[in-house]
Amino acid sequence: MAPIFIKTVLISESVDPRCKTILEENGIRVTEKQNMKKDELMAEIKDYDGLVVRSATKVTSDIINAANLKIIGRAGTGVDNVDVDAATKKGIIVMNTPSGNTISAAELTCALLMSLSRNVPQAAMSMKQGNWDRKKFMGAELYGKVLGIVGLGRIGKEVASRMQSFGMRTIGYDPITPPEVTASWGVEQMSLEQLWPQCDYITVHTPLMPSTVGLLNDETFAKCKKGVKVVNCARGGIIDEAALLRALESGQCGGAGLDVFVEEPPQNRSLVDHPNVISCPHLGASTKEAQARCGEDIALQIVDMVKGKKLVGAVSSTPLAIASFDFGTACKMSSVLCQQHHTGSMCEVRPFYTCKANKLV
Ligand SMILES: NC(=O)C1=CN([C@@H]2O[C@H](COP(=O)(O)OP(=O)(O)OC[C@H]3O[C@@H](n4cnc5c(N)ncnc54)[C@H](O)[C@@H]3O)[C@@H](O)[C@H]2O)C=CC1
Ligand SMILES: O=C(O)C(=O)COP(=O)(O)O
Repeated sequence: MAPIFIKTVLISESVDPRCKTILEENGIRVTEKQNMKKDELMAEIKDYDGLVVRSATKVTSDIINAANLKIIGRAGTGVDNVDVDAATKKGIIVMNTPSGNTISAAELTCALLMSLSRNVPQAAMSMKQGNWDRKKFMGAELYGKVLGIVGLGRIGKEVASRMQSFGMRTIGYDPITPPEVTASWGVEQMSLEQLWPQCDYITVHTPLMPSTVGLLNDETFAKCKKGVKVVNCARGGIIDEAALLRALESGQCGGAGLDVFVEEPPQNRSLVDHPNVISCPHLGASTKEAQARCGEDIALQIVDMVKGKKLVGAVSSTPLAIASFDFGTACKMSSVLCQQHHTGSMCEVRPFYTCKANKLV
């Protein structure tokens, strides 16, 4: 693959310092500027070949069109904050580091499931207020309960194995990961229609896409067991927020653990303030380990591109590669989201229009 010349990179969020160090060691000038408003970013972005973001920077089409970027690097998994189609039309490569924060997101999901079953945050708050209320916080065991996992990719798989160790039965649904594969992880796959009424707990681990917006809505909540508890550590909106509030108020939903929101931070506080909701400010990837991996991976991936090294892509948004290609071929075919080969993980691939602007292929 022909090398891509990247001399300047803007890091617009708190990314592990290893990212800057690796880029600088490879002759790339790095500027770190956080908390920029949209106008400030629009003005600033003109001077850079590369942009490194996490989830808070909204890389919209007007920002992309105001820039002369060659690459947008997402130090993390979800690229729903990047207008990938607009980037692709300009021949800009969008890459993420999807495996770096898998374990951290899975562990937080498990923490929310455990907190929901035993009211840990509410009890801790009550203790701090000087109370000793043993009756109010009566819980229920996870042992023997049914956990529905919607989205059996990297994180869904790790959640399954951890919750199985608590004696939960794990069932799930994924349109791409084959049932025989998830069966080998101890997850029985079934249709969503079959899944909803069986679950005591439901956790969602899909990307945010048109087909996953509102996966849990008024209609699907009505199909669930009364008192079902739900966790969203994936993306705000996969569980419809208004429907969730209605289900919490009617008791159809017995509790929710939310790490993510449609709007972050949420301006509408009704979910966060609900007594049966426990929430976190999008902390799934916020561990030292995940940040170190994601910061390092994105820098190494950019350096590999600069050096024209072969990157491997896979025509799948799941951990299961249907086929893999060297980066140049993938660009010719359909790839814009690439994962560096040395991490051994797969990448997401989206329809690709042209990369000619960057002479990638
Ligand atoms: N809270 C946080 O800080 C973090 C959140 N995330 C989010 O977690 C989500 C999952 O990440 P990964 O497991 O790494 O992704 P992944 O790509 O490995 O897995 C996603 C799975 O969802 C499946 N899927 C797609 N459409 C579906 C549908 N309609 N119904 C059921 N399954 C469907 C895909 O086939 C795939 O197997 C993403 O939204 C990501 O952005 C990831 C890391 C940290
Ligand atoms: O990687 C992801 O998809 C995440 O949601 C993590 O987001 P963050 O990097 O913590 O802003």
